[in-house]
Amino acid sequence: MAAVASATTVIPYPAKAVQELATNTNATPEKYILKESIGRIDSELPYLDIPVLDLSLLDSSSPEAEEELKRLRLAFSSCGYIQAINHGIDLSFIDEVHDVTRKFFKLPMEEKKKYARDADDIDGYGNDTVFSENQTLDWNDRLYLNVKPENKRKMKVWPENPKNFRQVLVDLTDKLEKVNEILTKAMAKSLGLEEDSFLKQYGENKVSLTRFNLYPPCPTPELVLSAKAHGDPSGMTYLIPDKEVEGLQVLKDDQWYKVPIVQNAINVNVGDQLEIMTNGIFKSPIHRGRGSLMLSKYDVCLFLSTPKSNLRFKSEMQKLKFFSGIEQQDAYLL
Ligand SMILES: O=C(O)CCC(=O)C(=O)O
Ligand SMILES: [Fe+2]
Repeated sequence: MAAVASATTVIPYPAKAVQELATNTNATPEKYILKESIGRIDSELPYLDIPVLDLSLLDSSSPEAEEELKRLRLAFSSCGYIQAINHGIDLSFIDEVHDVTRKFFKLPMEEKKKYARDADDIDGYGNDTVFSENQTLDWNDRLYLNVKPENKRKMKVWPENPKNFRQVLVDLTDKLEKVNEILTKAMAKSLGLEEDSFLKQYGENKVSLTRFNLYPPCPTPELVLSAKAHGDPSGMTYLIPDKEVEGLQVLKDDQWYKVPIVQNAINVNVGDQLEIMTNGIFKSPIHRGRGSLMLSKYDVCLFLSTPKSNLRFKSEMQKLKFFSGIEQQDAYLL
């Protein structure tokens, strides 16, 4: 989640990486256990039938393109998600993204901590951003890196190990920006708007933030969230999912669903900014993560946003109206 701290006091983030907790204990520390009001996190949920969209069809004028645009509009105005295939990114490059992510998190702890984020900052290696003393923490370690605008890059927290890490990050950003261009143009066309209606909102100073995630195995996955329920504050969010380990869940019509892994697909969801720009026609879905008992999950999220501050939900309550039965401290507003 791209955190924008609303708290005025900075509470230091947990001293230990979740990775360390996962190897050193059999029990989950209290801070990570969900409040009773949330209940148990079911793994036996139904799968959400997320449309698989062929992006190579979208920018032609064929009858298939028309059909695909209709499916795109339907998907983003109902569940807010698509699984994008034929997105133009080589699968060997996606493998490289997975490879650098795993290699980074497998570095010795002392080396990873060289890239630790400052307590009042989001860029760098760390874990949950703590907004309040009694917040339930996410079972997750992450590396957040601002890539655009370039003057926001904090090079001291950009890993140099593995050697190709930085290059892969810059290339991933370029490639997903191209996917974003195709998609946001198609989204505008699907609503009968000029195709650059949304794209031009991103402008010269578009914001690109990447989050590399490790979700270590969790002793009590039914009592812990690896990502709190939240909507993304981005324009659009692109997730390169783990190839095997599931965990992402989406709220639709007050029911939680599992997001299936579709091989070679990039998981795309609408963020709050696009929901606002479309007056709510496209939906920024509420989603959360469930941990796995035995397996580590690795994935990479890229948030593409406009710097326009008016395109943000203004208060927690505005966003929380979308939640049902979720206490404020266990929901995450960004
Ligand atoms: O890593 C995931 O599966 C989801 C993470 C997420 O939703 C986020 O970072 O906003
Ligand atoms: Fe998210």
